[in-house]
Amino acid sequence: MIGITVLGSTGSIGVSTLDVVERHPDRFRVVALSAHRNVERLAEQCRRFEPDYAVMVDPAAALALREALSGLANPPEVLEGADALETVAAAPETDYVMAAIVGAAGLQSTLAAARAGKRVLLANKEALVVAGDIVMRAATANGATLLPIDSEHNAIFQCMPPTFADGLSQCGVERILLTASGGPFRHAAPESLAAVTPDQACAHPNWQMGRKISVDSATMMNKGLEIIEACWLFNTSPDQIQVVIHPQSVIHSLVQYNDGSVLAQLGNPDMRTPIAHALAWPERMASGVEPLDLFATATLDFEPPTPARFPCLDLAYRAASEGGTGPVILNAANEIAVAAFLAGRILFTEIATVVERSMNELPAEPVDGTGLEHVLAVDVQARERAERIVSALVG
Ligand SMILES: NC(=O)C1=CN([C@@H]2O[C@H](COP(=O)(O)OP(=O)(O)OC[C@H]3O[C@@H](n4cnc5c(N)ncnc54)[C@H](OP(=O)(O)O)[C@@H]3O)[C@@H](O)[C@H]2O)C=CC1
Ligand SMILES: CC(=O)[C@@H](O)[C@H](O)COP(=O)(O)O
Ligand SMILES: [Mn+2]
Repeated sequence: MIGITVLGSTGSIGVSTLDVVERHPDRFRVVALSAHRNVERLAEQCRRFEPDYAVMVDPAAALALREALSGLANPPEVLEGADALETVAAAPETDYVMAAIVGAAGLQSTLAAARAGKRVLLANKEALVVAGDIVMRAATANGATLLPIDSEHNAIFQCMPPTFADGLSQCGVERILLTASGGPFRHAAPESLAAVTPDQACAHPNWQMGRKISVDSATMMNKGLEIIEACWLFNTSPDQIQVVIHPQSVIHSLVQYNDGSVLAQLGNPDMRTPIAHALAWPERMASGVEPLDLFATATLDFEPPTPARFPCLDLAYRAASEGGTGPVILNAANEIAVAAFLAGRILFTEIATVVERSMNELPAEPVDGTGLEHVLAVDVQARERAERIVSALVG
C-alpha cells in the first residue's frame, strides 16, 4: 500500500485528490490530512479516510477538531501549527505527498517532502515561484520525484521526452506552448474591469477552483506564475514559453519539437486527470473523469494574450527576468492584493497596482547564501510593503 499525505485536503485540489484516492482502496492508504481552519470538512474527511494524523494549522480549530473526533473508535492524532505540516510531509509512513496548500504558506512543507525524498505531487505552484532553485535542488539531492499537478505543467510533462531534464534543446524541444483560458474577462473592455466584484472574478469559465487561484486566472497572474513554475520544472527560460489563449481549456498545453511535431495533451477540464496521472505514474489508472467527446467539443480556438487587459502577466515576466528575489516580491504582493480584493478593500484593477508598486519600491536582489532564510525574510518584507500600499489606496 502506498501511504499518502494530502496537504490542503479541504481545498479544491485536496478534495479532488481524495476523490481519486477513494477509487483505489487497494492501492492507497491516507497517512495524513491537513487544513488551515476548516473543522467541519477535515472532520468529515477523517471519518471517511481514517488517517494516522490530522493537522490543523490554527490552534483553536485544532481544539475543535479534537472534540469533533473524540467519539471515533480510532481517531487520528491531531497536530497543530505550521511546523506540523513539515512533520507529516516527512513522516516515514508517507510515500507520496500532495502539496495542495494555497500560496507561499505551502513552501516549507513542500520542501520538507522534497528533503525527505518523497514523491511530491506539486499543485502548490507558489512554492516554485518563490523558491524554485531551493526546491528543485532539494528534490534532486534527496532523490525525491517531483510530478506537476498544475494542469498545464502536467500536460507538458506528458508531452516531454523522458530525457528532458538534460536540456530541452538536446532532446529536440523548441518551445513550450502554455495554454491559458483567458479567464472570465477575456473580452471585457479594460475600462470595465474596475467594477468587477469578487464573485464575478471567481466565476472561472471552465474550472472549479479555490478563490485565490480563480482571481489569479482572472488577472492572468496565474499564467505569469505558471511561466515561472515551468521554467523551474522544465529547466528552461521564459523566451522558450509562448502563452496561447485557448478559451475551451481542452488542450492543457503543448510541446513543439524541431521536426515540426507539436504534441498536446487533451482532456475535459477536471483536475482529477492530472492528479490520477501523478498518483499512478508511470502507469495509468482511472480518475473518474468522463472521456473527452470531440464531437461535443466541436471547436478549439486560439488567440494571443492582450497585454492592456492583463498587466499582471507583464509584471510576472518582469519578475522572471529580474530573478533572485523578484518572484518572491511578485508573489507576496499578489497574495496580499488578492486577499484585499476578495475582502472588498481594493478594486480588481488595483491588484496590478499593488504588485507593481511593491516591485518598484523593493528592488529584486540575488538570493544570498542563507537561501531559504533570505527568501522568507523578503517574503515578510514584501507583504508588509504591499499591506502599506493597500492601506494607502483604501485611504
Ligand atoms: N484548484 C485547482 O484546480 C488548481 C489549483 N492549483 C494550485 O493548487 C494550490 C491549491 O489550490 P486550491 O485547492 O484551489 O485552493 P483552496 O483555496 O481551495 O484550498 C487551499 C487549501 O490550503 C489550506 N490552507 C490555506 N491557507 C493555509 C495556510 N496558511 N496554512 C496551511 N494550509 C492552508 C486550506 O485550508 P482551509 O480549508 O482550512 O482554509 C485548503 O485546504 C494552489 O497553489 C493553486 O495555485 C493549481 C492548479 C489547479
Ligand atoms: C486548472 C489549472 O491548472 C489552473 O491553473 C488553470 O490553468 C486556470 O486557468 P487559466 O488558464 O484561466 O489560468
Ligand atoms: Mn494551471
